[in-house]
Amino acid sequence: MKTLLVSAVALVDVDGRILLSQRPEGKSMAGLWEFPGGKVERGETPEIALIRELEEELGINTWTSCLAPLTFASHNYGDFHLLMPLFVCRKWQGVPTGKEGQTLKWVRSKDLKSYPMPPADVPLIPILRDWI
Ligand SMILES: Nc1nc2c([nH]c(=O)n2[C@@H]2O[C@H](COP(=O)(O)OP(=O)(O)OP(=O)(O)O)[C@@H](O)[C@H]2O)c(=O)[nH]1
Repeated sequence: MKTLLVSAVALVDVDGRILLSQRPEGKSMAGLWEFPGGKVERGETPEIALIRELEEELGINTWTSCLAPLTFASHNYGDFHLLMPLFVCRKWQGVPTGKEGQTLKWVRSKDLKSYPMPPADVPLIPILRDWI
């Protein structure tokens, strides 16, 4: 089976809230809330892929030095196996905006469990909660 490498981030604001992005209609797992990020393309590091995705999806800029590795998800979706490093980022330039029509929401870590997320993300929630 194919292992898909996806890089994701918990953007944390000054109040300790985390940015979630809602998957738009028409995509797989539409309506679920996820961490910003996306597939790592050939020749990219996970950090570089994330910096690119954050610019494309949210219109913000950040740097490798501002991405701290926190944990990862490893989940079998049946048709592929997802391996998803999760970084934490507290410093970026610009105001996150849903550039691809996605709804964004800043969520307190204790409230994350109220937002339906893809199955791969569920084990990450208590880790984030303990860490933030
Ligand atoms: N960005 C992101 N992707 C996640 C998370 N959790 C999770 O299972 N994924 C999965 O990782 C893949 C990310 O792909 P992507 O963001 O580059 O592409 P996409 O949604 O347009 O792809 P798709 O429509 O082919 O599923 C998707 O299969 C997505 O469902 C998450 O928290 N953040």
